[in-house]
Amino acid sequence: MLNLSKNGCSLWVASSAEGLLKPTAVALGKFDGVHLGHHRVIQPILPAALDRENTQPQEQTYSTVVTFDPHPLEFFSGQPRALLTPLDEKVQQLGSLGVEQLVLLPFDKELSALSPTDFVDKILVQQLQCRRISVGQDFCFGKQRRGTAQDLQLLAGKHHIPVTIVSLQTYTDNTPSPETPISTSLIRHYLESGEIKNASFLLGRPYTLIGTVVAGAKMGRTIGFPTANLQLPPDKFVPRQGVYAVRAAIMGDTPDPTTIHDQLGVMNIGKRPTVNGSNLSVEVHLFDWSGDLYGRKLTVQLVDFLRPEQKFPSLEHLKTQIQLDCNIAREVLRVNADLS
Ligand SMILES: Cc1cc2nc3c(=O)[nH]c(=O)nc-3n(C[C@H](O)[C@H](O)[C@H](O)COP(=O)(O)O)c2cc1C
Ligand SMILES: Nc1ncnc2c1ncn2[C@@H]1O[C@H](COP(=O)(O)OP(=O)(O)O)[C@@H](O)[C@H]1O
Repeated sequence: MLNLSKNGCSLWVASSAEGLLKPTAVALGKFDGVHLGHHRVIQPILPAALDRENTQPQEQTYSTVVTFDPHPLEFFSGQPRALLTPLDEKVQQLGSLGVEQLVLLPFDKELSALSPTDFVDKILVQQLQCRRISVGQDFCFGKQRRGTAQDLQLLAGKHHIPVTIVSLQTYTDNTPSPETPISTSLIRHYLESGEIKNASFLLGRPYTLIGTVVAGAKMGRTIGFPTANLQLPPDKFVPRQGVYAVRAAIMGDTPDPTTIHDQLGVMNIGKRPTVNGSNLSVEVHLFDWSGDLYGRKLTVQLVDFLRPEQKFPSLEHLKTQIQLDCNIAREVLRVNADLS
């Protein structure tokens, strides 16, 4: 059981039946990315929505997101799955929406074998004392994903628990294609192909990398572009390799508790072929900034993709290109700030 407090919002994170805040109003799903479609599923369980709906004074419920850990696809494939929002980031995003509790159901053989009826009776009714449920239209649950959102409505109805089924939120891009449902996989696709603005639009915020600054080869400073090398959570989904225009915040830490917001910069994600690098690195050069960032936490928002990484014939050529990248990034960031 963890009680995490992030960004001034406190969110209770429970991974066992003890100590749950009950009774609950529950949104069920995987919620990787906490994107705009997810917001719509979560909205009906928030206190403000419940207050609006009830004319009579009601028993207080805790707005609770119930999800699975590990991700079911990871459990069934045995392969680690990269996530748009690893746990810390998910907690932060859910907290900022007003969710009070996150319950991580351990997704194991036992849970995956529960019938839809047992899932409702044992988990939602007995353990969570659920009073209201919200799910997306495509929600499936129970053994072999046999239970649908409509089954959930029937089964929960037997316990007089109302279920809101939220239709999939769609969006229209600039192509003549029909409306596309917003989904985690669509956002992953956009991030993989460097279509950062589309990804941000569907997330309702910029895609963000949060990491601790670690030492690199200490070569950046020798070419006039020191770069803070970020160590990301191992399960963080890394977007297309290449150069980006970014906004960053240097998170406060002891002994320096101040958070420095809105630093502009450029980021490179790649293997640095020019210097015969081998491992993937994520490194940020901040404009008009100097100081020591080792050990500090950086939050980096991707604003736009600029170009793929290249192997240059010399460090001098690389230096010239990075200067050009900085000029382009400044312009991209300026236009972007004007638009927002
Ligand atoms: C904006 C930017 C663009 C970069 N582009 C490339 C590139 O195209 N090819 C490459 O080999 N390295 C590229 N790099 C990475 C540099 O090789 C790296 O920053 C340099 O080797 C310093 O590494 P260090 O932080 O480990 O000292 C880029 C870095 C930045 C900040
Ligand atoms: N403008 C800046 N942007 C990024 N890092 C900076 C900047 N100015 C100073 N630094 C510091 O320099 C370090 C990067 O210098 P660099 O020579 O690239 O070393 P390393 O290879 O260890 O990353 C950063 O981790 C940070 O502590």
